[in-house]
Amino acid sequence: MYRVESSSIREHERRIALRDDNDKTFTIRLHRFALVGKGDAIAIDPEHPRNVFTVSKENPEDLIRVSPAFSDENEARLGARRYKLQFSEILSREDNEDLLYLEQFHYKSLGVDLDVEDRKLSSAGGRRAVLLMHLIDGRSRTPAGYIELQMPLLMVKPRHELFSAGFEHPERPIAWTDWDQNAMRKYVNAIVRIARVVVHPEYRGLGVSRTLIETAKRFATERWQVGGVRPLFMEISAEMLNYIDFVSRAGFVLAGKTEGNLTRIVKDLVSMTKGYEVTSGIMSLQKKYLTHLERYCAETGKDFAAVLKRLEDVTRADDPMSALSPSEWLHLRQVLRFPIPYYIAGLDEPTRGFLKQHVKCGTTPKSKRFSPGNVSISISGLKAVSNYEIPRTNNVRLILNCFGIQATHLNNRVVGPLDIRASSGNIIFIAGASGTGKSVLLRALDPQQWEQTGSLVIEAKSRSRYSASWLRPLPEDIPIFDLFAERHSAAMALSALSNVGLSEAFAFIKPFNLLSRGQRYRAMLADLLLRNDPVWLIDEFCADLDPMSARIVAHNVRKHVSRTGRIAFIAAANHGHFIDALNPTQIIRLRLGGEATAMTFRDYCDEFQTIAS
Ligand SMILES: Nc1ncnc2c1ncn2[C@@H]1O[C@H](COP(=O)(O)OP(=O)(O)OP(=O)(O)O)[C@@H](O)[C@H]1O
Repeated sequence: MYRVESSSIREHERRIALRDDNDKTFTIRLHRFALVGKGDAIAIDPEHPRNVFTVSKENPEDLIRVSPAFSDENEARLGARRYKLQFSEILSREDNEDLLYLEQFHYKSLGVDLDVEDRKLSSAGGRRAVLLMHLIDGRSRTPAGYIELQMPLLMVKPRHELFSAGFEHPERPIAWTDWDQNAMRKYVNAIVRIARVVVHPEYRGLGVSRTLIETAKRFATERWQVGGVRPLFMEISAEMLNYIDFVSRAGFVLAGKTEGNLTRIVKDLVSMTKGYEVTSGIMSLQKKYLTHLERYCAETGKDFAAVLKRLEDVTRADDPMSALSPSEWLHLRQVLRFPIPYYIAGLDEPTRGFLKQHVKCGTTPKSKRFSPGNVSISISGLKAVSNYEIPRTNNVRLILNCFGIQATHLNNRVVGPLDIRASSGNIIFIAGASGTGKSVLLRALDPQQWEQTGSLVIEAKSRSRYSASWLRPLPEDIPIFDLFAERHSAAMALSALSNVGLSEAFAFIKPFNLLSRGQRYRAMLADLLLRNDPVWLIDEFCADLDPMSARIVAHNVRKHVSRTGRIAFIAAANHGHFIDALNPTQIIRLRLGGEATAMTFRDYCDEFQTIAS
């Protein structure tokens, strides 16, 4: 057995200096985030020195593997396609670069991103573990996300309240009757915290954050240790969990909200200015807040006492966030910490049982969901005829003469006659080459167009009444998140935007006219998801999107239509890359001249493959 004397990181490697029983020292190299700290007992397999373990403090027979590093595989499914997901610790220079690349997609709101001071202060060595996720698509291997584990903070209110119930592990020497300072210091290492969950924006909406969290749970159970103690609980708290619950499907339960600092920030700042000891919280963090406020006063010429008074009023308001003016928010948000949801999971049976018995909250209350009830459509003999008077310009006459056309009117059938029946939760996909009448059929399905006269005449023998809606442009100058959150709620806005694969914070805060075409399309789709219309008419489906985004959007639209019981008529000329993810109930295939064939998706696939082969 060896003791760890010291460790240092160089790029993707960690060098560990070990001392043996005869006081001899030597160095081994491990991967960058190898969970080894000063003072740890280490065992190395003499026959296979690559096998490195730390030794459990509770049971010397229990060896906790460090090397070879952790790796795992899983898959993500989109329609008929499966993508392999590979998880690993940081093993190479490329992995390190992938991590740096992915770090740019982390927003503070996605995880509790502690300040550097916090990291240093969160007990011995601030241990971290990072699991990278790569997505394999054919021959390409792309960095798709990562999850970071850290040591927990000592004091977290909801955990404190929960653990006050007392706990006794049936097999391990971990038990407390009261979660007091003593128990806290002794057993805090039995908790591991998810500090970040980062998914590349292109792969959001694919449901991979759950897979990341489940993998992290396996990793923590097999490999995490601090001071030779394996964890029993895993926790996460994040602002985003207020709006999107991405953890309960991975076995986490909501145990309450963190305290934030609203109730004590002013008191602490006053104490600091008077040179008193601050009673709670992390000292250097308070110093940072004080420096920040002093700078704010210097820059704006405001009086410090007046700013403190204003801060006091704000923190006492019913909704402190809205009480701040935009400029105050810009400066003071760095000083104020709002309560955020705290979720916890058990890593073995006894701890899961404990949480089942003692957790009161459970999950985030579900936000209001759209539910149109039952809707059905029945149309027989639907027909669209183009009726167009031919102008007699010289050039048109040239064409008429060349092609021997005698008519004065173009009176041709574009689509139909066609019978259409559809009920709640179904997608009817309209396929066909360019110019075969896909858009015209969608128009013919819109009851608002039935009465209109013009160059397109829509007729039917009989049709049921319903109301239908289209994608429509959004106001040009309002950040799209503002628009959706004001009309609905922040939670619903975030959920709709992530359903359409638009999960980039920078896109949320831009107005419609600054978005790319594909982003605009997805924003309009999110708008449709949020509106209350029972029947959708969607043209040029995902035409501006890359194949992967189109598949994610198709997959989520399918889920949404089934869940909310809408009917969606969706048209696209190019659909080979997403049609299986959309999984339509029926396909109407159009041919030039008005011919329309309705078939099941399965029959269409068979025919499609025959054509393709
Ligand atoms: N308002 C209209 N009046 C008369 N004819 C029309 C009208 N709108 C479309 N058409 C005609 O109907 C035919 C089908 O057009 P439509 O736009 O439905 O094709 P599409 O299948 O959606 O093609 P694409 O994939 O290229 O978008 C075309 O010949 C077009 O000129």
